[in-house]
Amino acid sequence: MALDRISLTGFRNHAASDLAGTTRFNLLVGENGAGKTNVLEALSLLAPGRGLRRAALAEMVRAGSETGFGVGASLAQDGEEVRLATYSESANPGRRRVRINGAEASATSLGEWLAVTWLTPSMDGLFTGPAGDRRRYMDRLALALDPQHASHAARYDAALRERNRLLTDRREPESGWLDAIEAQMVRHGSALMQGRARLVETLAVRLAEMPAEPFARPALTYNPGAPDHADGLSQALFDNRKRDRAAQRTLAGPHRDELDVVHAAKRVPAAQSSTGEQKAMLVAMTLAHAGLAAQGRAGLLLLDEVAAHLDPVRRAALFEQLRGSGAQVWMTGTELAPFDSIAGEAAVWRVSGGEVARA
Ligand SMILES: Nc1ncnc2c1ncn2[C@@H]1O[C@H](COP(=O)(O)OP(=O)(O)OP(=O)(O)O)[C@@H](O)[C@H]1O
Repeated sequence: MALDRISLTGFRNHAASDLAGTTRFNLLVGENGAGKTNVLEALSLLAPGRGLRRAALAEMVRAGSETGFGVGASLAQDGEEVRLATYSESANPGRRRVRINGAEASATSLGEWLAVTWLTPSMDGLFTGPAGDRRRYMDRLALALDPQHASHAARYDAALRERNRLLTDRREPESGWLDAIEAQMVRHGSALMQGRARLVETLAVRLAEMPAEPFARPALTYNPGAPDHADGLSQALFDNRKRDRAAQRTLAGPHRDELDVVHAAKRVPAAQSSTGEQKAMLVAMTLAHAGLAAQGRAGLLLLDEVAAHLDPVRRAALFEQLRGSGAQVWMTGTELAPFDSIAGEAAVWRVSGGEVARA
């Protein structure tokens, strides 16, 4: 189960790039700004969600292009070919369309075929940045396990905004109105929290099965920002009405959840670990998630500029883990040298000025 015959049309700096003859390991090599990450981003759109840059669709359309972008790939599965495609319409650039075997489909249904996991340099600050980044990270990973997760997150956020709006109103909000909004928050918020809890729990089990070294194995704990069951969350929202009105915002709920990450062997919070250790922990979490997500589906692992940031021992260990992962792997780099020990098993693609050629 792997993607092949990948095409990018009018996507970022790619006018028309075709990649055929892919293998388990695929290396995209080229100068800065060549368009390597753009290929990974295009592949990440073959899953539900906003892709690895979380960019607006209009931003992905090639500058100067009159039409929208298109990304297509074929997936060989049990001797059959499934054609996956996603595109933006020129008339309606904000709307993403999906076709599976030529028939119109929802973006969510892409998740039935493919499990996509990625690690990019923009995630380097995950442990030191704001808690909201870690909540988004949990949600993206949970989405790969449960396609409904994103809708719970979006609906909880919408209800939370509505409650906060009422709390800042000069007039005392009607309790019936608050009841209705809080019911929405409880319904979607408890599902959201359970999805996050399940994700962290299964990820922790998977991580425990991985060797502690040379990757700095992280220990993960999910810390809910309110009781994570419906009755408890409902009661907390009700009890906090007065306090929240004084604060002019909702102080407890899944929007205050935290993901705690600790370097397991050293018992040091990830935020206080070295840059290299943080990267190694992220790699371990990415690999663990790829293993979880792939169950029964084709796994696609996108690693942007990962090899160059690891020392040779960790790099060799990464390649060894990748060989055992079963996923199709795409890695980028400005040079081929860091990939020496895996290049013999890989398809190498030279990327330059938005064009891709098989080396
Ligand atoms: N909508 C767009 N239309 C045309 N070009 C775009 C568009 N969006 C981004 N680009 C261009 O794509 C290039 C960046 O490509 P990408 O991020 O894939 O580079 P890269 O090969 O991964 O480079 P690096 O090694 O520096 O990370 C930039 O030159 C950027 O200006």
